[in-house]
Amino acid sequence: MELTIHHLSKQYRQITAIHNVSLQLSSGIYGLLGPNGAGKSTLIKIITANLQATSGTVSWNGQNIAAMGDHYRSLLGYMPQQQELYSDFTGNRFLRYMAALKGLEKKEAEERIAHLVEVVNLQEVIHKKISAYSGGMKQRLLIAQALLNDPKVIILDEPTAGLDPKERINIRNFISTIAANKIVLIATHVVQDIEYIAKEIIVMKKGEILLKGHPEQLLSSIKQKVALLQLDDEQALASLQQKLIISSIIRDYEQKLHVRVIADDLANLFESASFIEPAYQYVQPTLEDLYLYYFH
Ligand SMILES: Nc1ncnc2c1ncn2[C@@H]1O[C@H](COP(=O)(O)OP(=O)(O)OP(=O)(O)O)[C@@H](O)[C@H]1O
Repeated sequence: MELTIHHLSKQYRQITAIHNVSLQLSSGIYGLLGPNGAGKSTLIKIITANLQATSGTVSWNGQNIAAMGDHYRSLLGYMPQQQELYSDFTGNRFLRYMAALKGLEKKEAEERIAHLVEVVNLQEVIHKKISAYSGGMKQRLLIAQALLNDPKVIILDEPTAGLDPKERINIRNFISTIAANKIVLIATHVVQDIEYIAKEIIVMKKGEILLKGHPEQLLSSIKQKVALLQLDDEQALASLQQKLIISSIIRDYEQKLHVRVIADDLANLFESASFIEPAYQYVQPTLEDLYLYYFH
């Protein structure tokens, strides 16, 4: 099972949204990270055959998807970004409608819907109108529609947009449970969505792939760049603010500041600074640190 993206580019008049992107995806969860405008949605629209590339190809097990037509669509489950839902429909009616669009037979659709409603834990509200759903329920319903055809490739664009932290964790855990023997690609700018579940993280910047690898592999690239400083007052903090990336600030009960910072060469920075070197220790970087390092 392999989805291969080969030298893909997309030009919108003057804007190069994707530039020469190549990727090989096999079964497992991939996190596609990048700030707004990095090209994630454009890449996803091309992979899901909703947009034509200017150049390059996408292949499924060696076959160009452009030549596969409906067969490729039948392998695909796609949850687009911030989709408007039919708020007057019940969840059940929405799923039946989507199943019909996907060409499922009535009986097959009913069985599949009954199964998925349980999987996404919407049993209690499935006969209620979507307008009464919480944000998390709506997202789970959208994920359920993406799974109706039991797809091999699941593409989720910002699956946790607008959710509170608890719902976010639920969705993340849920995605993890459905990923066996499937290719799952999750586009997000929320690092925590993919931090613990992705086998590989792809970081995009300005239409290109900036980094790609297993989370631990990526984190090793910023080892010895993340530290916890202890500062006595705000003034010391202000003098540092220009010189390094501040990831978090915590004030302890003695009013001391514990500041998590990211910098290329901390020791050298303090040596050349005009202030007294604060106490600090290097700490294990997180994906959020990595993201800040590249996109602060
Ligand atoms: N239909 C379009 N016409 C012209 N330019 C577009 C179009 N769609 C996207 N772009 C541009 O292409 C670039 C990549 O956009 P894209 O939506 O793929 O980024 P993204 O990483 O998905 O961002 P977001 O997280 O905001 O969705 C941006 O500069 C965007 O303005």
